[in-house]
Amino acid sequence: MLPYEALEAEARARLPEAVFDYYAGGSGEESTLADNTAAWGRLRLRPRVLRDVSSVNTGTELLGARLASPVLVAPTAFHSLAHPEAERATARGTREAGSLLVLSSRASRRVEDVAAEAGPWWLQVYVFKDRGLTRALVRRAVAAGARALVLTGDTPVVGRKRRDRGDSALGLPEEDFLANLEGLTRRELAEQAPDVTFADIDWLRELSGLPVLVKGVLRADDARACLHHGAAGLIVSNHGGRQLDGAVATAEALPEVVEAVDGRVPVLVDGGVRTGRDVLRALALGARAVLLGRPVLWGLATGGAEGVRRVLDGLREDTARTLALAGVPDVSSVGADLVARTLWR
Ligand SMILES: Cc1cc2nc3c(=O)[nH]c(=O)nc-3n(C[C@H](O)[C@H](O)[C@H](O)COP(=O)(O)O)c2cc1C
Ligand SMILES: O=C(O)C(=O)c1ccccc1
Repeated sequence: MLPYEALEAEARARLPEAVFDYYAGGSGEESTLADNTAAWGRLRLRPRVLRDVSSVNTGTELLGARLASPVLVAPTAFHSLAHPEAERATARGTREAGSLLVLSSRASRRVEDVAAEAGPWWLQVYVFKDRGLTRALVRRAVAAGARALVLTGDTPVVGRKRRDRGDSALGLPEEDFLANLEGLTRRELAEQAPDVTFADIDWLRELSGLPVLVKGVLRADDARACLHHGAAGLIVSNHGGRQLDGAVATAEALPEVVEAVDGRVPVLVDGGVRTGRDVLRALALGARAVLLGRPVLWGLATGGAEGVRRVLDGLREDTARTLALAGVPDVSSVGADLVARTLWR
């Protein structure tokens, strides 16, 4: 079994079935979920030979943050389902690994408490129907030291997950659901705003004074519109196959977004990244960094902060070995030449 599959199996054995299925599952027929990993696997590599790789450096810099590797922690909801220390443990493990945490708007612990354990972190923003809820959360995140906002653009409504057993099966305490929704007493009041638009990029920029990245971009025209509204970065994502099923795999969408952005802001990508080879593939297609969703949840479920650190350190080491095997001494030397143009795919 691959290390990732072994880790997933261990998490599955530890978690209640409904929780595992909530984390692991995707929407619809789960075709996009399956395609994300498969699409990275289809890209064939073109290693360089006879390069000096006696010292390989995975370090990188992203919007002013120094990182041990080009791997960030993706925003995922409700970490208290995986571990009693919840997002506080995720924040600690992420900091210890020299990575950056993108904290979900649906976190199960208060942003102030998570920030106290975190290294560099960004807040993922859901715009709620009641924009006052979002405004209050953003203000608290700014006060607590968030360095950027990540506006999720692919969730005007929540995708139907085929493995969903209903809210009550998860056993999530009400206070965990409402951790960052000041003054709310009922979860039904925290609905996604179906009218979230590009104008909300401007709104969030002005409200926070922070750089705003947009997550969920899969098309060149949308990438250009985000830049027009002042986005400081883009994350190519299909929400780990949890929103529109049938949406294109992120490895396939990445090149057109990179081309449209033309180096003006960093482009990141997530979805199905599991190995150092996948990290190299993403960088070769023009991503500045990748984000990890489910693997971090499995690390948290199996080992708390230490488990999160192990997942991130493990992927950093695998990335370093992959770079050496590909004849690349550092992240900034990765180029499009590292992947084959596969005509037979
Ligand atoms: C259980 C779960 C919860 C998620 N919650 C959020 C969220 O609150 N906000 C968000 O922008 N994305 C959320 N995502 C999507 C992730 O940020 C990310 O796009 C995706 O998980 C990456 O794919 P991967 O899990 O294959 O690495 C969630 C994903 C999972 C699996
Ligand atoms: O589960 C998710 O992927 C997610 O982003 C979400 C959206 C709304 C409520 C809870 C989680």
